[in-house]
Amino acid sequence: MTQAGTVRDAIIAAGYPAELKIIRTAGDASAEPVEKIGVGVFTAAVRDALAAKEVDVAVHSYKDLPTAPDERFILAAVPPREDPRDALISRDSKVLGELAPGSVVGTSAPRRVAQLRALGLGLEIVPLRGNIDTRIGKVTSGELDAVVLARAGLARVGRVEEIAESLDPVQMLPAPAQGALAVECRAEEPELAAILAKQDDPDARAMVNAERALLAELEAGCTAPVGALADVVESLDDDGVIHEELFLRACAAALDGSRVIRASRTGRVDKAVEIGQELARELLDLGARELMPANLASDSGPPG
Ligand SMILES: NCc1[nH]cc(CCC(=O)O)c1CC(=O)O
Repeated sequence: MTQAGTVRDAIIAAGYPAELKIIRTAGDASAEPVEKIGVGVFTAAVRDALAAKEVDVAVHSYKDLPTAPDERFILAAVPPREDPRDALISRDSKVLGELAPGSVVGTSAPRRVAQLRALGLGLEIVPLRGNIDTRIGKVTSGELDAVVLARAGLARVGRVEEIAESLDPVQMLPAPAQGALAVECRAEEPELAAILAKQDDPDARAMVNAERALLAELEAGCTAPVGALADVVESLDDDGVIHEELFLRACAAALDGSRVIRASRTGRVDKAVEIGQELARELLDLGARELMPANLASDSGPPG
């Protein structure tokens, strides 16, 4: 609701009327693991409402969108991205390295589970779903020693001061497109798309394009143990001229944390998709396919 509100506010600021319409999704209604509910748990109902003209604009957390393109819609804007890192919220604000072996940490994303286990801290990882209040509440109540969740969600609702540690991507690579929004409208409404395009951040779009191209090339979905993070950085070329470059890091992990395959690649910002695809092939060459359980690696077909 908060993130859709920021898009509504920007439309109003651009001189057009706008109001929020809340669409309840399968992901909101169920506490089951996301990989059990199926593809598009947080986005399908919103897209259906857009296609049915119940709404004119859809705002998604970009990482929740299936990688397959949907011809019914235009991705009109990727607004400036929030900090994409994962965050630790813990009792007594302990940082990850201060958690004693056996500490109980809640998180459901296989990507987070795998990377936490790979740290070898002896943490006990337990499944956790629900909105921010539900998840943080389990730390406050003492049921869990800590939870790991996206920093972006906390930033949007003004709760970053509760974070004990924003996890370094060296330890915990975020999900592809974490912290980014996707603003869609119907394909047959290019005038509306042009208005929404004022909210687009080309760097954020390039980062997300690279990360999502990697995910698609791995044929993995948002529930696969895959992390990816792109950044647009300044670099000096041989003639001493500063130019922008896209730097993409990624990992594929075994769910039990026994292995994490990491690789990175740098290239031109306008080659974001190619960089993502190439890095995916490198991960596959390094053995990524074997690491990913078949039922988690698929973005199509029935959830398993
Ligand atoms: N899977 C649900 C989901 N989708 C987007 C976010 C966080 C906000 C974002 O990435 O923009 C979350 C919750 C979480 O991962 O803690």
